[in-house]
Amino acid sequence: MTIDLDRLLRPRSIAVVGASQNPTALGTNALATLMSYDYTGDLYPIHPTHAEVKGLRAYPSVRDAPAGIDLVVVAVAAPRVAGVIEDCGAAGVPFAVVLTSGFGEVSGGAALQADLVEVARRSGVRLVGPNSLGFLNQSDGVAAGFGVGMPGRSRPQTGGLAIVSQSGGMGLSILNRATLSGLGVSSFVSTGNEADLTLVDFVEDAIDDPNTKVIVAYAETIRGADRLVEVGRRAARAGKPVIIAKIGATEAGGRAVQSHTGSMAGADLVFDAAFRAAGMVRVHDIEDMFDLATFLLRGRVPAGNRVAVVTQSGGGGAWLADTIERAGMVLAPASEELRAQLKAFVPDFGSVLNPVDLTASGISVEAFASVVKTLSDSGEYDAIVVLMPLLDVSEESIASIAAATTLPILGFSHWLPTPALRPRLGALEVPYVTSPARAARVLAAAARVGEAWRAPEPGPRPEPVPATATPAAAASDAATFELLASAGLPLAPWRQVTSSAEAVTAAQDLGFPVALKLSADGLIHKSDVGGVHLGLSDTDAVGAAWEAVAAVADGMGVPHRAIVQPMAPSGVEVIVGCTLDLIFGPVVMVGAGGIYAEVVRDVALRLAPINETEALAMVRELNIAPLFAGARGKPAADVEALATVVSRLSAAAVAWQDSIAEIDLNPVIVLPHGQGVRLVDAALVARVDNR
Ligand SMILES: CC(=O)SCCNC(=O)CCNC(=O)[C@H](O)C(C)(C)COP(=O)(O)OP(=O)(O)OC[C@H]1O[C@@H](n2cnc3c(N)ncnc32)[C@H](O)[C@@H]1OP(=O)(O)O
Repeated sequence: MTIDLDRLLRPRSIAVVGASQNPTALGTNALATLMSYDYTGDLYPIHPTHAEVKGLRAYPSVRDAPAGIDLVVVAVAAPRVAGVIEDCGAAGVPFAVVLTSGFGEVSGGAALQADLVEVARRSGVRLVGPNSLGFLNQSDGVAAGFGVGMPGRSRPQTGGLAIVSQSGGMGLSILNRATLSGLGVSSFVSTGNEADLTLVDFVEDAIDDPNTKVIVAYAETIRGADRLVEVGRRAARAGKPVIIAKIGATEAGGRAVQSHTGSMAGADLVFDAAFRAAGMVRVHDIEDMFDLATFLLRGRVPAGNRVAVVTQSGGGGAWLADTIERAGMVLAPASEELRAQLKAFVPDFGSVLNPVDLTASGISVEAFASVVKTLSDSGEYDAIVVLMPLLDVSEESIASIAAATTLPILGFSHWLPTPALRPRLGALEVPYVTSPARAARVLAAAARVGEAWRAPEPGPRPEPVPATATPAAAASDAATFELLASAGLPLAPWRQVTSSAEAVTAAQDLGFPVALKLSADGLIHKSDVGGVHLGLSDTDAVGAAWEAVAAVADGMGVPHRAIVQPMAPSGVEVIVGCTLDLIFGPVVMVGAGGIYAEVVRDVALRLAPINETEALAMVRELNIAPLFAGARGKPAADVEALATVVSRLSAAAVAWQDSIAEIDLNPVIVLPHGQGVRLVDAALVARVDNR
């Protein structure tokens, strides 16, 4: 549910607890910051003994201060914070920003944080932090915290960038960088430990802030994950890109997973899937974050991935072309008609293909602008990159080139601005980057924003699966197969056998050739223990396989039990699976299958459940996707049937999440078109924790 943060971010009166006559106290700093930022509302220092702080009348407690305070900034030692919050509740204060450290982020601090949360809930006070640097509402001139808008520091310009960061230090780095590069800022918030309000809440608030155009976020985890997708979609509808850096990829190693799916669907890939579902763009570097923010702050998102390059350097243009294409963008040559138009501005020894090369000699800014305009008006491109190593680039020339196009436009490296121009770059209409790789990344990421925005709503959810699972379904192959069949996911015909004679009879009934597989409780990786025998074409072969499997069972100290199945026809082998993510819940995966699935790691992931259309898109993302089209004389595969399985399994994972943590269907054999798929083997892992 959306939280109204108006009184927090636009407070009419603020108290600062911990402000004192000690000039170096953190609270004193916070008070000085508010004052130096020209806060015009009422300000009340709170101190147990001082009657006055920084020329303002002080009060011994929030309870004693005038009524109607909107926000309290808290900077007293950790054990005192809960008491202050209790005072806030008694005085009817709705919000507090807790700057104090020493809570959940330190060992032994979890209890103090739990206590703080309990007091805040009971008192009806919503918290930012603890361990927060506070926030800056640049548009309204509220700098509540420390480090943000500190006296003596240069202030950011007012503009469209909202910054939300879990890390105070990284948030400040982003804010300072925005300030130095002249990118205008609308707001900044350091969410700290997020004992209450989270990054997702502040991203949502920024969507509603008319001053914000682009949101950048730094996250180490996602709290309030159940709202991430909904908030991301709101941002997309509002036309506000959300650029997110999510750090902590290595945390996947900390999870205890047993299935193939569990180990392949690493936590970091799940974040990718979640951001994708939310239409947010993930970046892995601060340069990329700024390049993209700068580009998108111009308010133009590419409508597609067709790029035109206009250059004065054949080499530079070719380098850009290579790198941009490698990033998945298209540098289509200009049409014949367009080439004829471009010839009016390009010398005979130049090129009117794409890149359009105006060459080094005698070219004016006007000619450059005319080429940009012609390309832009042609409707053949979605974005333009300009490279002008030889022209004397001034603010006016940049403005005239920018004015020539309504397409997103990017300047590239050779066009290094003069020192005089550099400080004003942020205000320029043509953002620039200094390497082909950065140009390619920014264009590809910006195109992904457009793609996410244009993506149709996901459509109807798949038919729900009955929530009939119990952890016992994971105990044996037979129980697993029966549960899957009840969800409309029947395995290829199978028989459970417990003797050589039963194995032979089963093989005769099912028809040769057959597979015979050891079936032991909790055994997921059957081939790893030598428990899988394939292509058994007569009774002798079945008898020998039975003996071998019985010997493995003896070695493991498990009963003699096996599954007999007819050999599946050949097709494309995939793995379909689900895993229960600690943050996002059930996740569905499809990937290249078979015993090397974990080595190959060609996977696509989505948050469950998904419908068949979404499942088909996942399948098409795989590197092995060309195999489905029928490579090397093979018939096209039944990807629709595969999508049905993926979608249905995703619904099952949601229905069964209280009992089942991991599901592997491996291998799933995708047969030629019209013949469906064979689910050859499956394994479940019961949920044992109490998430
Ligand atoms: C980038 C990042 O790291 S993000 C993290 C951001 N946060 C931080 O870095 C903060 C780290 N420091 C802390 O957390 C510390 O606990 C601080 C700075 C908040 C407080 O430390 P202390 O100075 O020990 O707090 P203390 O409880 O003594 O209170 C400070 C002042 O408030 C006064 N005070 C104490 N209790 C109260 C109260 N209930 N009401 C009002 N004032 C009070 C104190 O008397 C003191 O004033 P004085 O200087 O006149 O003596």
